[in-house]
Amino acid sequence: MADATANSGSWSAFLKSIASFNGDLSSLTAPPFILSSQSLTEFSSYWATHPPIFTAAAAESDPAKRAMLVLKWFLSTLKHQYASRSEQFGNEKKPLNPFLGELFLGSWNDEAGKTTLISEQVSHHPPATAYCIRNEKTGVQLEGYNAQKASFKSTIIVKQIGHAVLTIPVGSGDSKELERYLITLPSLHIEGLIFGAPFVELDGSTTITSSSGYSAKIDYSGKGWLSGKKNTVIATVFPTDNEKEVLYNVTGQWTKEFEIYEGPAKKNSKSTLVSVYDAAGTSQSELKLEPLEKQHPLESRRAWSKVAEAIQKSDMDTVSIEKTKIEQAQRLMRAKENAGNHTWERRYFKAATEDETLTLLGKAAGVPLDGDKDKTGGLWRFDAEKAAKADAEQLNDEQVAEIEKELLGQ
Ligand SMILES: CC(C)CCC[C@@H](C)[C@H]1CC[C@H]2[C@@H]3CC=C4C[C@@H](O)CC[C@]4(C)[C@H]3CC[C@]12C
Repeated sequence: MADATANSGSWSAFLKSIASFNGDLSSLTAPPFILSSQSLTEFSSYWATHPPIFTAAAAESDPAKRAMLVLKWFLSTLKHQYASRSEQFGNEKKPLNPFLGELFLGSWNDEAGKTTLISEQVSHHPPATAYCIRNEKTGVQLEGYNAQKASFKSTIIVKQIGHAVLTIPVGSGDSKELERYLITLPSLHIEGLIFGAPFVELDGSTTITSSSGYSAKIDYSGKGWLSGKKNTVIATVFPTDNEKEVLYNVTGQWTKEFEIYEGPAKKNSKSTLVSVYDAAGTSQSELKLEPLEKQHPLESRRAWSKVAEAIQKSDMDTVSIEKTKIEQAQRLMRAKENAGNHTWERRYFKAATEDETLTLLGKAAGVPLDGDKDKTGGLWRFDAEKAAKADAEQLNDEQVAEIEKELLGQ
């Protein structure tokens, strides 16, 4: 707030500019104090800030309970996905717009063993990020991609396009089968805009549809709506073909605490309580990154390091100079590709034409079978072969310099 008052001139100019913007969030020019030095490719890591919760369902033999544990994990990610920046800085910030090919790679090491993260900007127009998160011990894997479509109606409203697929190996020994969960993404809007202290509230509902025959539906609301509390969430788990048969229900706040009960909400009591999740009190596992000098030149923190440093110092001239270098280099690359009729090779992902999970569950989940490819640049899927090649690659100093020059304008 102090920031906002000090910047009230630029803030009201910003408010005026968003009232007439075109829906492309990357085109918004925000005042300095609202700029984040974090790129959107980093946001994929929010899906697994608690690897033990991410993998918990793999150890459960009952499919309905697995669906409940998957729902619990999904809800446990919301606080980090949508509230961590405003908690850290006092308000939501505007992330850096990733360039095509930007990477964010890391891993977690904790009770769940090793869990690896691959995040890649797979499309520039429209901007889309794809990710794959894998736990070695359990084989649990999450892959997905997302783009955003924004509109303005008294505030910024954001629809997420894309989906995620969670795969859990179930069964024992050699007879393990892959259970799939198709996850849709919530819409959101920005609150607190006029006060200069923006933060995210979630809207509407999303689903998790499983190949096991169970599904979950999650409803989001905020202050002055159903419960009157901000960040309210209610959810149910049911057999996909009978939404009325509620096996579990969840109620609470995704930033604070939520309770999971067996059966429908009208029967909730101490004796039906299954577990309480304390979103605020559950510590997260730290994502480990390679030191900058060991990172690939297209890795987010390394590629944006000069911009990030300048943002931290509020040195807007340098921010603009360094950003422009990258943007210019990228424009040149795209022009070259168009002229030469070739496309940028994604390092870890491929654009698929169809997908087993979508064919199986897309209809029930309301996800288009082509994965909304027109709005996300493709139906993006992890490509293990490409990944193995990428991970084996060793760049020498010359190659690094070449990439930095050609792709980042350094
Ligand atoms: C701060 C205001 C004024 C500027 C606008 C910032 C916009 C671009 C920010 C604010 C909140 C952000 C969203 C917050 C969380 C997520 C979940 C993540 O899994 C994908 C990106 C996504 C969906 C972000 C997209 C960009 C976003 C919509």
